[in-house]
Amino acid sequence: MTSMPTTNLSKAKRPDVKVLLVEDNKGDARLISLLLEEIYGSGFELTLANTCSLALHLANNEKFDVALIDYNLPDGLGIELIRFFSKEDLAVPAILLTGHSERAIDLDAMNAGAADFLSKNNLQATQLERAIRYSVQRHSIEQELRRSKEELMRRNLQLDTAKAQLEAQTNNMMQLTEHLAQSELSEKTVYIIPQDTDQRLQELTEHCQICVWHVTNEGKTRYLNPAMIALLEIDLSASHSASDFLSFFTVDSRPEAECEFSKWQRGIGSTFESAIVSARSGKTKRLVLSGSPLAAEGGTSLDLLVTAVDITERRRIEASTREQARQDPLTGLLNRNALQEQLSQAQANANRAGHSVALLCLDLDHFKIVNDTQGHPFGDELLKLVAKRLKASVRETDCVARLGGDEFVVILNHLDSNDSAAIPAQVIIDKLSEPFCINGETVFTGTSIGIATFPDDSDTPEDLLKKADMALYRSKEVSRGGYEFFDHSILENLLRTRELEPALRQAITRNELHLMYQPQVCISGGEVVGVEALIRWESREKGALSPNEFIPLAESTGLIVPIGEWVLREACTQLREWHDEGWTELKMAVNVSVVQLKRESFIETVTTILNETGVSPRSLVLEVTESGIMDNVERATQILGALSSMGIGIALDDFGTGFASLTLLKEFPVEQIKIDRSFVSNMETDVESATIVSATIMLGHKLGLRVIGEGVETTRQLEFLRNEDCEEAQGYLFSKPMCSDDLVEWMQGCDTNKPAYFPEVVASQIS
Ligand SMILES: Nc1nc2c(ncn2[C@@H]2O[C@@H]3COP(=O)(O)O[C@H]4[C@@H](O)[C@H](n5cnc6c(=O)[nH]c(N)nc65)O[C@@H]4COP(=O)(O)O[C@H]3[C@H]2O)c(=O)[nH]1
Repeated sequence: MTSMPTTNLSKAKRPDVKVLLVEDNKGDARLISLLLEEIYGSGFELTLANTCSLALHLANNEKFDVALIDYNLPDGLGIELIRFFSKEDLAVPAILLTGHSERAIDLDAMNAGAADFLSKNNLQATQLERAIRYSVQRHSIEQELRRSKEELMRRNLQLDTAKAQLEAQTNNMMQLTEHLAQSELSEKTVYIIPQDTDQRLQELTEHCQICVWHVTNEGKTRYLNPAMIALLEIDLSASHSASDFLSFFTVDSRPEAECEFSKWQRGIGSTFESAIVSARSGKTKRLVLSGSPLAAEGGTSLDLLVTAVDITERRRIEASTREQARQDPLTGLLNRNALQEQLSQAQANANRAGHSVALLCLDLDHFKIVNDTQGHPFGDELLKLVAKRLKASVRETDCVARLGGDEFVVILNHLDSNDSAAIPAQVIIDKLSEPFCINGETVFTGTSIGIATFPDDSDTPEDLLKKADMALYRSKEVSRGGYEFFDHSILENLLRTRELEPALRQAITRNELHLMYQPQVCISGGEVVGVEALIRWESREKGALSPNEFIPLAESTGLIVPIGEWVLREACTQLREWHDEGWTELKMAVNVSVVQLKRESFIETVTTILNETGVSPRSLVLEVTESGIMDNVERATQILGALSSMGIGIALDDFGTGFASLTLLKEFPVEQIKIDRSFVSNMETDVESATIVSATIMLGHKLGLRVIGEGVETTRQLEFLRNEDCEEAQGYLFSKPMCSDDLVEWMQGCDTNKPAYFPEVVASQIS
């Protein structure tokens, strides 16, 4: 056995997830370990077994949250192992991993009890994270259901025993009834225990658990045994109007009871289930009743002997088990299974009535940050409050479900047109952007929404959900805090991105990547203080592609790791050359993705490249985005702290667009903040943007940080920044990103006593 707990995993803290990986190929095991690291940072514990027998031994001795199992193992097939794992005594959710994707294996795996099935080819962290999350959640719901079912079986067993008793005692009752029929009880007397009945039979009814009810031919109660009195909650001392047999039944069940009553009198009735209302508490109880005619003197059938068993509790448990299977245990909203049903139902209704149905997919902004910084119980509270607000934002006839984590879905029914979905979508956005108060603390979140409609976008629940999800993805890309309807361009973009992936994998080896450099200028002195390295991809098949197009793809596939390393090496090599040529003060800023930051090896990579190229750490600035550090504050603080203590500068990119808390900013090893281009470009026309720019500069200075304005295109914008004492600026006013030779030429042009933004320099650059 190889045990691979991540090195910095705190021993005292339970990991977020304990994974058993059953894999004999070391390369594949390493790949999975890296993906897990990318997903959970240090919050996971991985145990590796290379055979089925070792895996079984481990699972028998230790509790794992999930098992990832290879298809082919030296001592058997992964599917066989999954069969063992799905047994209740082991009960570990298992995901089958294969080298290829085949439907037949997929089905076999599901039949064997696999929670999911993943192909190792091009396996991405997002896919793996989702598969693990859903498997663990589903497993816990299944366990809960199993417990409820066991409870139900136990109660059914009790009921069967009671039924057997009932049958035995009914026989005795038959004997008693003959005596009762012949007794001389007054017709007007109700609830009387016959004094002159045979002593033995009287005792039997008195102590019997089965409820016994003697009803006259006119439907009046003549006798009730104590069990029946307790069930009906009758006060014998009070004059009771309910001497009528049928008056105890709920209004709905009376017609059936009447019908059964008359059948029993004719000796053809059977057992039936009905509902009665108890006299004292007014509670509705479910009973199973059976009746038989009493032989009267002279042989004519007159009265009835009715026996009853209370099954209220059994029905309650059945209903709650059914409900639990449809419910999200945390928020009480519908779960994924119930959503599918509701959606099919909504589609059927809409088809009949000629209406539309809209499906809204949403998740919460910064939920992971709240969870990580405030703890999971706090996160759970937030989810519960969000669920309440969602329910309050839609009509009773609409439907709200939670799919897991912070993913919610709303079904809007009976829409006259697709566009009508926009109004409730906006209501939800507004409601969720209001502050939440949890344990006396105020917390803000927000949401973006993706909308797909039936019948226009799709006619199957699964596909509609997929399309609403794609629209959500687009909505988050375009602008957070808004909604987007699904349209076919979303699908086309997605397909295009998928097509790009194989080409991006080869981009480095085919030498298709290169860097451009954009100068960063000191506002007061005008000299160039640094350059930012910006990647470009000239694809053989697709032509020139913007980083905005391929960096997100590189991040989601993990390709950003080798690409980011290439960028850093290339930028440092170039900087070394420039230092050697005499531009010794020049600094190099390099963008670092959150995916790179999560890697254990990131510090080592940076150190190796600095050593290889001979660049001083003081000449390197790593630009990280606000969302990048907020994604995992603990880890980012640790890594960036280490890099900063080596002398490397850390700049916070796109400042103002994210969610960085001021407290963290104070404690974080940042030396510079970059005001996002969107604020700088709008500050001349939009007062709010101008205020944000001024406030950011002031805040930066208060915290002892340097501030750089990004995207400066006009001299007025530059003047504004200068008046606010902003230290540096970067933008097309000085220069667009250039290749290395052009940058040198440009620097030479503005070196000799000419500040970089002297009008003629600027003019020559932007013309
Ligand atoms: N309209 C306008 N645009 C200006 C102006 N001044 C600078 N820009 C553009 O703004 C972007 C600044 O880079 P960023 O915020 O880091 O934003 C970057 C960065 O997030 C990412 N990126 C670029 N290179 C890399 C890289 O090597 N690694 C990583 N992880 N991300 C990169 O892609 C984003 C876009 O890069 P680019 O397309 O090169 O776009 C660059 C730059 O060309 C201006 O005055 N007006």
